[in-house]
Amino acid sequence: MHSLLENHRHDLFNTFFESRNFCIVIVDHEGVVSFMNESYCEFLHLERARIIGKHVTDVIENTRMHLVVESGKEEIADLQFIRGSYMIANRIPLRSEGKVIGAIGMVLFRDTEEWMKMNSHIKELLAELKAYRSQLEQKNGAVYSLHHIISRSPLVEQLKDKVKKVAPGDASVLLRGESGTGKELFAHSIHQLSERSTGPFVKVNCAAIPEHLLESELFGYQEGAFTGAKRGGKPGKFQLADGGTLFLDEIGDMPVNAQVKILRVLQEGEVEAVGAVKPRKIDVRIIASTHQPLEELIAAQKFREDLFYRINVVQFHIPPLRERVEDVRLLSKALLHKLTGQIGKRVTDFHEDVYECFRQYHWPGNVRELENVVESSIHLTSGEMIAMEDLPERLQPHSYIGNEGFSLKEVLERTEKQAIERALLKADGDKVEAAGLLQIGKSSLYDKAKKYGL
Ligand SMILES: Nc1ncnc2c1ncn2[C@@H]1O[C@H](COP(=O)(O)OP(=O)(O)OP(=O)(O)O)[C@@H](O)[C@H]1O
Repeated sequence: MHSLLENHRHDLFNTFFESRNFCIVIVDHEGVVSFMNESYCEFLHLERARIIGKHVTDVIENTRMHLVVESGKEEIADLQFIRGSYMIANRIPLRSEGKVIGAIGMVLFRDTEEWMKMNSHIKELLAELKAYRSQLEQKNGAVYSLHHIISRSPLVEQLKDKVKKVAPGDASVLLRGESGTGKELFAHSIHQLSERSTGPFVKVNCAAIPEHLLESELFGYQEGAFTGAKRGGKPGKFQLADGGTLFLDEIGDMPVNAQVKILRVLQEGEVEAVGAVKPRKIDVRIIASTHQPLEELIAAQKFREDLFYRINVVQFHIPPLRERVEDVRLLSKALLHKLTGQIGKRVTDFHEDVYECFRQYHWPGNVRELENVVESSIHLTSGEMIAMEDLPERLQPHSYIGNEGFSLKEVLERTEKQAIERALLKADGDKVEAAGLLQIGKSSLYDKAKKYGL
């Protein structure tokens, strides 16, 4: 072997490096590509002559070669997302006289039949893992904790401190704030930090369940309770949350009839399933959330005052994003990082004018809207930095105002369209509510929305 290497070193290296079965890349100490074999070039649909001398991050999607050079640590069998699929990559630092002088990377199994088999095998494993994870989440239900609530604003930091104080007790909590401010994250965190954290966390979206199903969803039913009832009956959300926390999301949207029933359960500590002969004791902590002005609903007799006092033992008001602009930069970065990981596209930051635009914008849909904007910009950008042109129309500066070539009619129409878009977003698409916000008639809003294709 020794003499084989000695005598045929060049041919051996050539055979290995140009093997059609491996994709090989070599970078120097600065992460610049020094070599890429034909097989890898073909796989990436790139011409070899155009690659050599470029930084590896400009050539390979989601590469970590430059990081391996920096850290000097090898990475074996790492999953890497390239060209719409997961590949397995090995990255090994190259040393000379103790110093890292570069790194060699090999993609194992690209698009060959063998890889496809391997790929589906891994996909199957990932699917299995996902299934186990969701089983676990269904059992516990709360996946977020305080460290998932990203902020630097004193307002939110104070709320996080308050979570630590109230979580251990059993007091009911009412989370208030506009849609998309993070109320659900707070609900999860309170459960996670409570003594019930090993018990279930069950969420009920009060706005999403049709009124006639609400009772059986909340309290369950016995076998034979009505035609179409499942054999063995079905436990309700209260029973499922026994020993844990029940999160009543959007409680302000709950019909008054159901409010009365919930109040009874909370007062008596027992639930009666539909068709059951006797009630069953339950032990749940209630966390409720709403973006509705409950006091106004009480005055209009749409919300029970006695239920309000029951659930409103400790109240949290989560401020809208526009009232904590100091969070915008941090949140945008964190969301970019999270979403690029999920999407599998290399986008590293935002241009400074984008940050400024984010600071100025009023975010009617709060953090959820920011998340959507970041996600769509990642898809739309063709560079590694998100630029103003990658942002949706509603965030674009009003370039048409005072711009030659736009008649007054056009300016007015564009402004009107933008105002309606924003109101609809704020009202979660509810046209009646949007009309109220704009102080125009319902039919006028319908006509205008139709005119502008909204
Ligand atoms: N401080 C935060 N840090 C990180 N992500 C956040 C933060 N606040 C909200 N989010 C994210 O924004 C989205 C909306 O949050 P969440 O569902 O908790 O809001 P919500 O107030 O419960 O909304 P709704 O009232 O519409 O149900 C989620 O994807 C959540 O992960």
